[in-house]
Amino acid sequence: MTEAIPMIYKGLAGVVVDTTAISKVVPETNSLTYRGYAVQDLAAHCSFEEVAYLLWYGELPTPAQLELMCQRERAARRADRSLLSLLAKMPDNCHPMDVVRTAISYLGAEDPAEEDNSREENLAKALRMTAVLPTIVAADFRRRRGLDPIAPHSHRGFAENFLNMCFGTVPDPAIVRAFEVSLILYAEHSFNASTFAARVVTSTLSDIYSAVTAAIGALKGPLHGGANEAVMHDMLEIATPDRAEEWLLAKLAAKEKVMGFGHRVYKNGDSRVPTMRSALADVAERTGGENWLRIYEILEKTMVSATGIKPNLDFPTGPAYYLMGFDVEMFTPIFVMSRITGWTAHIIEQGGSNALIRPLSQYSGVPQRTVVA
Ligand SMILES: CC(=O)SCCNC(=O)CCNC(=O)[C@H](O)C(C)(C)COP(=O)(O)OP(=O)(O)OC[C@H]1O[C@@H](n2cnc3c(N)ncnc32)[C@H](O)[C@@H]1OP(=O)(O)O
Ligand SMILES: O=C([O-])CC(=O)C(=O)O
Repeated sequence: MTEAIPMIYKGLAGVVVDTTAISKVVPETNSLTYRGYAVQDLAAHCSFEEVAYLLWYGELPTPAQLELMCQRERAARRADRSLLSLLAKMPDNCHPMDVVRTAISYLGAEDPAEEDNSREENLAKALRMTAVLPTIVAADFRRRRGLDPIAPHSHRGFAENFLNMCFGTVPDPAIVRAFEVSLILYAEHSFNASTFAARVVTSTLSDIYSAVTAAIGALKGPLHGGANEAVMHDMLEIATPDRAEEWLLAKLAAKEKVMGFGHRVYKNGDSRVPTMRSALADVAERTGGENWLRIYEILEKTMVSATGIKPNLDFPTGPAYYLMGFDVEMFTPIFVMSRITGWTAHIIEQGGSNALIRPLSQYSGVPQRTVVA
């Protein structure tokens, strides 16, 4: 009897794995909601802290709830001495994502309540990781420039405090806002690869730090979060607008992927791009970044007319972060600083109605055989 060949969904494309109440991506209408709110509305009216609260608790906070959460977040910003000395020992040439991944793993190792997966503990751990990550990312950014770290400030908002810890000054409010908008847009996106990795780890009843560590590893890849860095490396290689069209057509002719374009779910453009494109324009206007904006426009126009494939969120965030003054290797760690809110909301959701995630495979190796001694 011949074996029936099951349907194979390579890359799980089109497969609905579970339900989620955290966010909804609707490619047909180009929309994205977090807990029912359009992401554009959240980007226009909310702080990153409010969005984090929304993702974790399901509702926007009242002023008193926000105040309490911000107090806790601000109190948890400092990285302890043992963590800082561990990070100082990381090889100079390692990628900053390695630093972030190691830091989260270490935070788990030193937490006596690591194995406590109760909802309350996980909410508290999510807040603490979110609070301390910017301190780690900023210290690493400065270390690579040969500068001493700047301690977190307990009266500044999340975005402003991070920028101050990186640059020793708070930039123009429009730049701070553009940065905060990028954090809001990056915070959550349903069952993307890194969130799914976090949910797989959680489904084995492992701890939240292990799940976040796995998610960081998944985000690092250039087909996912690493694309924001790849976009800027490409733009730096192109350097001037007059070279952009030829560069892109050569990539397509060589059958290479153009980073920052395309998406597994959106086939007609990423819902977050118009908001981030406008934030990029604000930043470019204030920093003399017209060159990058022009390259952006030519790449987009050429790609869309040659293939119909549109930019994803990593396309505008790449040049926006560059113009804000970040080194390219810091772009994906900044993505982590935001997406940790979505990941941890999913970890808590997965833990609340768990089933081990364990798909099947179709064996394609040699038929069964006998060991010849
Ligand atoms: C925050 C985020 O993670 S957003 C995603 C960031 N990643 C990137 O920007 C990397 C570049 N983009 C890509 O590699 C893809 O578009 C992905 C991985 C994001 C999604 O891909 P999938 O849904 O798996 O589609 P797939 O890669 O099979 O592409 C379908 C077709 O479009 C083409 N295509 C898709 N994206 C691109 C691209 N960026 N450049 C060139 N061609 C592309 C593929 O070559 C393929 O063509 P084919 O059918 O002739 O072989
Ligand atoms: O949803 C995806 O596959 C990738 C993405 O855009 C994100 O994680 O923000």
